[in-house]
Amino acid sequence: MSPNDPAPDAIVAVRGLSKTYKSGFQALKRVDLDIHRGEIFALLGPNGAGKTTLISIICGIVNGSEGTVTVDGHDIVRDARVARGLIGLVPQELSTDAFESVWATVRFSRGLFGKAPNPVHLERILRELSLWEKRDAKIMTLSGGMKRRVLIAKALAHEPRVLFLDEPTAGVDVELRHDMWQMVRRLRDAGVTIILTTHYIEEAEEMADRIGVIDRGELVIVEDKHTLMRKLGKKQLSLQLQSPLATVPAELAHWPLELSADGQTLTYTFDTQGDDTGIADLLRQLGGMGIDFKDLHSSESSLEEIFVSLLRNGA
Ligand SMILES: Nc1ncnc2c1ncn2[C@@H]1O[C@H](COP(=O)(O)OP(=O)(O)OP(=O)(O)O)[C@@H](O)[C@H]1O
Repeated sequence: MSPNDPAPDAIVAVRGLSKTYKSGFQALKRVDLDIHRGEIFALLGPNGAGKTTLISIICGIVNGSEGTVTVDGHDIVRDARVARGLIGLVPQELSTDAFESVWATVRFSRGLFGKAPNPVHLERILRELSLWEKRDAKIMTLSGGMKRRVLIAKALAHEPRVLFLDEPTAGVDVELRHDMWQMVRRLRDAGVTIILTTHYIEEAEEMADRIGVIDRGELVIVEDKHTLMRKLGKKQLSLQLQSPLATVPAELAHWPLELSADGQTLTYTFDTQGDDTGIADLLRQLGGMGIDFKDLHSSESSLEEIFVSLLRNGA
């Protein structure tokens, strides 16, 4: 197998994908990415990084300039109809259908893919999304949250195998956000592969199996979420001192220690990857110097801290 072949469990395979817009702006630079069957993959990146461009190309809305994309083995250009039929896309905003009823809109979306009508399937989706009572309501009369739910129902109407969610919870309230997370998990359990873009690190931390970070058109890292947090994360040990210190004593200068402004807390930062954390040595030395502590606790860096430091290092 050559490095260019998709991994055996890849449902989406992106190879050498670049995009230069007519303006001359290069939004994607040689992106290689495999999305595994059945996973939840979160694509993170700052504004303008290229997330929407990447999704739009995979979904056949925007043409790539170079490279290839296959969906379940079907090339998105040569075999566009089949590839597109396997995909559901939940865009950021609802742009049409204001005068249609929820039911008519969702039925129409299914028909677009040449699928036979299936009222039972559509009813199940609408019930799951708490839209069943609203099935006869015109879209324009719905709240923002309900419109979001309609977008998801439309994307699921033709029973896609891969679901893209572009910023699914931007601007939605906490309740809808949790409903969406639950629904995404249910879909994944039913075998649908999920790819979401998000600005909310919390969302990726909560939901994703794997995480890709894109910055200025380049895929900076793709990693299992837990591996990413273990590899790049740091741990901190905070010691609440018995008596405050004015400064970190010179004998301790070689330790990565920080003293809080009130002199009460000493914080030691260490790599989670190292074999030896150094904690035992540090505590022994503190004991030898008569620096006692009344309490200690440890914490791990969040995905957000890891993300910020990744982008900073890449700058
Ligand atoms: N049609 C276009 N013509 C020219 N440049 C474009 C076009 N569409 C997007 N861009 C540029 O390409 C870059 C990537 O845009 P894209 O929408 O993919 O980013 P994004 O990561 O989705 O950002 P956001 O998080 O803000 O949605 C941006 O600098 C944007 O201005």
